[in-house]
Amino acid sequence: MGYPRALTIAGSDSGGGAGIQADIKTFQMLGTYGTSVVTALTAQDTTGVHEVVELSPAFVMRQLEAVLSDIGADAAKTGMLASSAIIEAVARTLETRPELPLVVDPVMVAKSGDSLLDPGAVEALRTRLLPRATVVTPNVPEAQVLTGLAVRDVAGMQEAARQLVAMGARWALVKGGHLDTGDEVVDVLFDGRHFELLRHPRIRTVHTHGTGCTLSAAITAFIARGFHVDQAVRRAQRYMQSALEQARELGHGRGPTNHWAGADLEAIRRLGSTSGGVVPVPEPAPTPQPPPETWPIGARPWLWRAAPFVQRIRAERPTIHAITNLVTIQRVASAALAVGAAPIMADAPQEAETLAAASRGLVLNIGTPDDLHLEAMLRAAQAASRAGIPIVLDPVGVGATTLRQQLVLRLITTARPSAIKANLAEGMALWELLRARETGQPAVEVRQAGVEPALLGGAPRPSLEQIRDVAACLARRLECLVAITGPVDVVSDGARTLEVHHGHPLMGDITGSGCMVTAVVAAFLAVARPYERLDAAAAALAVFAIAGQRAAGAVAGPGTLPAVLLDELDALTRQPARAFDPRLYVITDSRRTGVAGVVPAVEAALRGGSRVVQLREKTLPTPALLELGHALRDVTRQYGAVFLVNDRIDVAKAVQADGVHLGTGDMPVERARAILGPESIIGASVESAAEAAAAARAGADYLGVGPVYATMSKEDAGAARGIELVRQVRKATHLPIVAISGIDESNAPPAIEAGADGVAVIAAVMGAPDPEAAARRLLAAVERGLARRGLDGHRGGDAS
Ligand SMILES: Cc1ncc(COP(=O)(O)OP(=O)(O)O)c(N)n1
Ligand SMILES: Cc1ncsc1CCOP(=O)(O)O
Ligand SMILES: [Mg+2]
Repeated sequence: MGYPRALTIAGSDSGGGAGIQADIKTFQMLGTYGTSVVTALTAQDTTGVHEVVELSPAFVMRQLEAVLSDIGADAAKTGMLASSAIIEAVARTLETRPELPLVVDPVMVAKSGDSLLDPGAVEALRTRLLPRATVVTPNVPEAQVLTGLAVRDVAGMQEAARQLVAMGARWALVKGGHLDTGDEVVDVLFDGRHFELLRHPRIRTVHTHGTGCTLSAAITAFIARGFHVDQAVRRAQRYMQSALEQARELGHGRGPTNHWAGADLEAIRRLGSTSGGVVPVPEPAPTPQPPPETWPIGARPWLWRAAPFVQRIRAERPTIHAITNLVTIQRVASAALAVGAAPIMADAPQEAETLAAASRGLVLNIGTPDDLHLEAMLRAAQAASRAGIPIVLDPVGVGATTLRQQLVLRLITTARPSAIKANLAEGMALWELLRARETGQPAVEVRQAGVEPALLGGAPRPSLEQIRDVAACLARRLECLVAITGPVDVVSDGARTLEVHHGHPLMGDITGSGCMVTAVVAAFLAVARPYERLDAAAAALAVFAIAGQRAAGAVAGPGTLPAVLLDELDALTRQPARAFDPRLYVITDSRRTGVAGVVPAVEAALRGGSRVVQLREKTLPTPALLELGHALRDVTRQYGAVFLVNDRIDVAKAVQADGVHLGTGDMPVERARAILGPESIIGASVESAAEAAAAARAGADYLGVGPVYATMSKEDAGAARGIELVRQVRKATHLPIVAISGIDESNAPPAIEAGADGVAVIAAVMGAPDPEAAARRLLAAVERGLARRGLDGHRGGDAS
């Protein structure tokens, strides 16, 4: 339950590098649940295929029916199909599932040269499977066999792709690795109308066993996770590139690619330790998401957002290796320490690799460059890259000298940073540097006075929109997060761009605040799963900015600011705000449970995973409401859940609830805020995009969006508006939204896919015979919706 499901129909490779084994490893790595239908068994290793035993077509069919009828699949692929009878069996069974996306990897010959498809079966592949294919992924020899063309160059590949689509495949990806195109490989992707030439560097390795299987499995996994085919292909290619780059010695022949590529190796290691760990999901490339995300209202949403990371930093105390400048080294160490990380400041080249590889995050700050720093940084960066440890690069004063430019260029070409944190002048200088390198033109000078931003000739400061563009373009170009700090901090992964509108001008009057925030970003990235990295970086910037804002408000001047800033960082992260996890929001109804049944039912829902509870009792007298409120406050605290009261600000205050939920007929949000103060959570009901925008302006912290489906639980609920309402509201706001009204486990996923962050329910949990099981099932349904929406933080709303 809750996983995107990917199915492979292929042959077994006893050597584990190709076939079913490669597919399952890839599926697992890329965040999908893998199932398999075996067509043939091969006695195989890295030197070749020694024997093949085909399974009967009837048994292939039996496996396929078993998997599809029980587990189901969100996407499937075919690999070695061995014979026309097996192709026929597979094609016939798949006819009953026309909606299932199918990637056809037309496996014919192994890398060792051994045949994996009966020559007579090519026609069956062409006529029975190609018309059913969502994507067909031949290499050049396979494309030649399928089309009868002699493919000698990219134009030939394009012609082959055209014919494959004419044979019925929806897309064709013709892979150009076999052609001699020098240091670059060109693949052709064709959708029947447009060609895309996908270019990537040729990786010179003998360890290419299973590349076709792995690539097609990766495409299948991304399609299963809901990515559009061309997005899936690009992401799969990145994974494939890393798997080739990181391949290691194995066996005596052509070894396998490294299916762990991109994995959070630290997390895998932790899985074997007594402290447990997390399941790694490799970093997906971002999908274009133009509108910037802004959380303009107060610090609370950011503190909730930061809470999971802060909790992990305090629990795991990640070691951060920092090679930083001589000016601010102590402040950098103190900042990392203040948020709960364990800094190690070491810049001797001789120990750089060992320390970097043993850390959870690496800070590279080029503020005072010399030969020793330079060598240490390069060594540490390469060791961290190899071990998959996040690197945060602070290109201090990169516009100022050629030495700094060369150093940054070497760092970003030899090791891939996870994030770059720059001030505006540094961001712009970096942009110019890359542009100049690519076009061969001299860089426009972006002068920097010392390391402070001072744009050429007193040019006006770029607009926020331009800064966002610089961050997003740099992030795309460098394939890493780019944060540009200033009065508004902007951070982008190239697709999503977030802004932090906190901070204080006094922070500009102390030296090293930028270096400190880089260390804080590294601490957050150290505990973030790869797909959470943008959120983690933004949360780090926000925590730092909020601490700065609070500290600056409390000091007489810049002299004491650093000390108070550390106190604030410590305080903000030592007792982190409770995370507002809106995935399953449960609302009480004593008409369904009886008054005595409310608390047990809520506790069951909490055991089932709910982390927000609302006391909503329209008919109970106030004394009974207070009594229930006290009991619910206690039980929700035990589970670390948020407790809110519907309508009644007085009751919320009296029972020390975390906040209230208000509708249009209730106390206006601004007035409630004035009464409850800045730290209370105030939710607002909205029925349109305009109401959502107004509620956000008024200071709401989250929105209840409905009625989505018909309900029996609220007499005065209007007509159901469907998930289109959620979609519209999602476009209008970045506040967390919960979909409400008539939600159950069957209709929750589409509401989530439309952009809701969670669901608010009465009947589905409080009316269920077993509220704990019901909550668990509903949460799984929400997770399914979130998984389909993509694990990279895509927030839904726009269907593309
Ligand atoms: C999470 C959530 N969303 C919407 C509502 C409805 O609030 P309101 O419109 O004020 O209606 P009543 O619940 O007061 O009848 C809600 N309670 N919770
Ligand atoms: C409180 C509320 N506000 C809009 S619909 C609704 C009731 C939701 O209850 P159910 O989940 O049983 O449909
Ligand atoms: Mg109300």
